[in-house]
Amino acid sequence: MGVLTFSSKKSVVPAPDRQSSREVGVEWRAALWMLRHPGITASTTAIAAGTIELGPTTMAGIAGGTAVGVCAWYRGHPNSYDRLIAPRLRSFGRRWSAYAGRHWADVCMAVDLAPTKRRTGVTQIPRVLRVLSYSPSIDTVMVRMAPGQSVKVWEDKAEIIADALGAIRVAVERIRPQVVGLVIERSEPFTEILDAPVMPADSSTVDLSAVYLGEDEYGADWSESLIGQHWLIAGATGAGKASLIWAPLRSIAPLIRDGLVRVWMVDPKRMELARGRDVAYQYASEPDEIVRLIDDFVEDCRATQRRHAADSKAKFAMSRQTPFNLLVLDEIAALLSFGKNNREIRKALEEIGTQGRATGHSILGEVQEPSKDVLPIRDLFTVRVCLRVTSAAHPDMVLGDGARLRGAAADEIPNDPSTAGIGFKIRTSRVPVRVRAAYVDDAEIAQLVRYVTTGFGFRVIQNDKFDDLDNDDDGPTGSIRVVG
Ligand SMILES: Nc1ncnc2c1ncn2[C@@H]1O[C@H](COP(=O)(O)OP(=O)(O)OP(=O)(O)O)[C@@H](O)[C@H]1O
Repeated sequence: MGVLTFSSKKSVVPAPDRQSSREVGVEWRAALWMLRHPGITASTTAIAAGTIELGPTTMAGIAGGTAVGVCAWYRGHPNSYDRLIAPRLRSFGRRWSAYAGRHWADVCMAVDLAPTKRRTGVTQIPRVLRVLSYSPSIDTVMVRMAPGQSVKVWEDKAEIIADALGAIRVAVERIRPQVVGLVIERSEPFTEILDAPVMPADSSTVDLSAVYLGEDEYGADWSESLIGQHWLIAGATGAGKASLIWAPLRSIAPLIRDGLVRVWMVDPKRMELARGRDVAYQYASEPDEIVRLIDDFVEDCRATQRRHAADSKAKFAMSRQTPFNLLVLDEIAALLSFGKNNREIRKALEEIGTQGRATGHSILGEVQEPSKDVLPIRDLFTVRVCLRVTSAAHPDMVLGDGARLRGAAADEIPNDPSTAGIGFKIRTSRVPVRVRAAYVDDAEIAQLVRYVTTGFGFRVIQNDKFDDLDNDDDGPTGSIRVVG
């Protein structure tokens, strides 16, 4: 049996907790950097190898050809370029211009987020792991925090980080242990109020699959389809939700006037919709009236289903006999808190949500607080917009998980009238896009009401009937129109 012996000599190997005061050598750090940036390492190696193998002239030709190809794509197919190429190039450019090297180190030191190692005296700069620039105005930067830092420390410094980066505002989000996400809003694309949509003259010029609502951050028209879609608009009080009721109604005004679209209005707050209730086919504001209206809407949807079955029709086709029906709900949360009727209303909305696509029945619902009551039916809404909200949890509740981290920091929009109508919607591939709704004021709502109620309906009418409308660029044009 062996016997354990102990030597009294001092070991030359330092105890595991005793660390060297020297830093890792520069060549090892360079190797680590290359491993962490495989894309740059591989392309630099490929360019160097190509230049040696093929010669500088051939390599310059390949580089020139690639540049011409990218330019041709940029000019020839803006949609796919903006979706596939622009975010990648932008992310790469921002990564190495704004969030790297001396500049990034200076920012971290200026905001006191770069602690110094006591042992070596070396400053620890929080490492940028990834930069994503989905949109021209917002960057998302993933940062590995320095040892000992917490997300709270970064949150508390959000304002000075924004100042140091020259950004408008910064939102901070925890990604995983030790990694924090900074959503950096670099510029505000919307500095002006957008005019209310001009009401088209004629039903034939209105496209329900592209209803104009405002503009997106790229300066393009922001339109959404109503056909087969249900819209959810979330925003705190004063965020500008009303614009997203009146702007689409103005955009489709001739269809309402001509009986091709019926608007059913539910106004539990008795505020917003009352101003334009005369454009409604049905309007309700008292709890029992609201329940009846929603029942009627569901019944109308079922009746259309039965007619479709009888006629062996699978798809909805809009006509005066089978109009498109839009249920406008101001404040869904108020409806879902109607005591004993809560369950019935929820069931009715679920039925419309799932069946309405085929019958031409859609919902436009607004909500101030995307609370737990609203969440279960959130997925029924295929178009979702998040205007200014009051909690960092709300953008994800409305737009889907991870939306805030991808840039939809709607809780960071200041509570200021100059930002009303600004919010986010989700584009394809879960990327948020900043949008602004066109603003419709009281006079323009009154004008919509006059346009619809004094309009043609199913009559032969002369154009001078509209002379009293105070906006020359709306109103119908031809001399005599026969409708119905
Ligand atoms: N699209 C917009 N562009 C610019 N300003 C707007 C826009 N929409 C609204 N506003 C301004 O913001 C104010 C509040 O808007 P609005 O009444 O639509 O808010 P809201 O979200 O409906 O609030 P609430 O839930 O309290 O009814 C308006 O009186 C107007 O001054």
